[in-house]
Amino acid sequence: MADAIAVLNAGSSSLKFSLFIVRGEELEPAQRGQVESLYTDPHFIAKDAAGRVLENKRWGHGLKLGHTGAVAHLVAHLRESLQGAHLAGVGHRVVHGGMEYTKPVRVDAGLVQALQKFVPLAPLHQPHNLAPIAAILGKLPDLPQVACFDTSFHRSNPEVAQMFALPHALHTQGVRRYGFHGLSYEYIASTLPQVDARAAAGRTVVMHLGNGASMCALEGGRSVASTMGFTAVEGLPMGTRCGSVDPGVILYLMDQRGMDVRAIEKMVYKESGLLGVSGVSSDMRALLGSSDPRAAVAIDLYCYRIRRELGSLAAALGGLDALVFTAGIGEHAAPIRERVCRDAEWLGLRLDTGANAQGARRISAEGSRVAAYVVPTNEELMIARHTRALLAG
Ligand SMILES: Nc1ncnc2c1ncn2[C@@H]1O[C@H](COP(=O)(O)OP(=O)(O)O)[C@@H](O)[C@H]1O
Ligand SMILES: CC(=O)OP(=O)(O)O
Ligand SMILES: [Mg+2]
Repeated sequence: MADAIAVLNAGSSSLKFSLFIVRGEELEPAQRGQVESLYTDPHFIAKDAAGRVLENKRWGHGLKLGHTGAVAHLVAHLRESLQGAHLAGVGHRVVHGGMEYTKPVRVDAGLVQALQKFVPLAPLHQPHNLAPIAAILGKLPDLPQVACFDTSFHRSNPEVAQMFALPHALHTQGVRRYGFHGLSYEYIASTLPQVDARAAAGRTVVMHLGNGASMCALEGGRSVASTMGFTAVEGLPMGTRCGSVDPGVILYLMDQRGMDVRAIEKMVYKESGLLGVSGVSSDMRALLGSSDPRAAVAIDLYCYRIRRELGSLAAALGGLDALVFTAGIGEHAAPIRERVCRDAEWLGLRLDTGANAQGARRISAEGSRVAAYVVPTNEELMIARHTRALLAG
């Protein structure tokens, strides 16, 4: 009987899953899918390795299925899907691993408890990452589980990139810039040698533009800087998160407007970003299709912040050889990629408009000094690789 590895990846707006069959050193993809738009218009889709649709279900617009409902649906689906294969382990994405968890680890009850302390640092993710781990641990205590962290890949950042200019004692106590989406960047870095050898060896900025959004500077495939910090709020505006704001704004709202911590937390995590600015939606598809002028303002601000962060990361790298777009918006929103690439002309990037519109892998024009690519991310495969490696000892 073949061994299988299941992977769960709870993002802020989606629950993604994959199932792999272990064939010696290889991981053969058997199925992947997701419940997307968990809090707006939940939609489950599962496909086999050839892309054939195995299940396609909608709950109805406006229904908030949430992470708990999605996990229940997914577990039932996976149970039917195993078809005689032996489930050897489950790998999980865990968004925050703090200073301690610099590589994937085997799960036990102590670990789940230790990781709870990061819930306040990743309220949109950590509870949803830990809940299925704890549920499986309760029901199937002997099933090996592995936790893989979004923060680990950025531990190669130089110390200065991990610091805030706050009193130093806070830094040693863990108030530092961690960076996130590390499993996505690690996967992209692992594929880059096949995409472009110069980009893999050189200075590349990867843009992970999903519901959460960040950018990472890679030097020879290692992370040297990221736009996200202590929490997954810093940096770019996101679906519902504000990205970087002057901390003076927060102080003002608390001191002069009487907002408490919970109200501020709700505002910066759930009511800001594309949703807050547009008043229309957190979903880029809806904004691109909207005629509301505020949707256009939200897109303008999104692209403007990307342009500025790109300049910052190119400066951290001392130049730029390549740009990689990934995640929901990066992989699918050609109009956003076009604007970002036009804004990067000063860095030596020339877009191939046709290639971009067709969603080709290379979207920069022939002879462009900076190359640009669209590379679909695969956090689940990265998690499965780590899980397999840990289980193999
Ligand atoms: N065809 C598309 N055009 C524009 N945006 C898209 C498209 N498909 C997905 N997206 C956007 O991708 C985002 C979700 O990205 P994803 O990486 O799946 O998010 P998560 O952070 O939940 O993992 C949503 O904002 C969605 O609007
Ligand atoms: C860290 C983070 O923002 O993750 P996601 O994009 O999946 O919400
Ligand atoms: Mg994601």
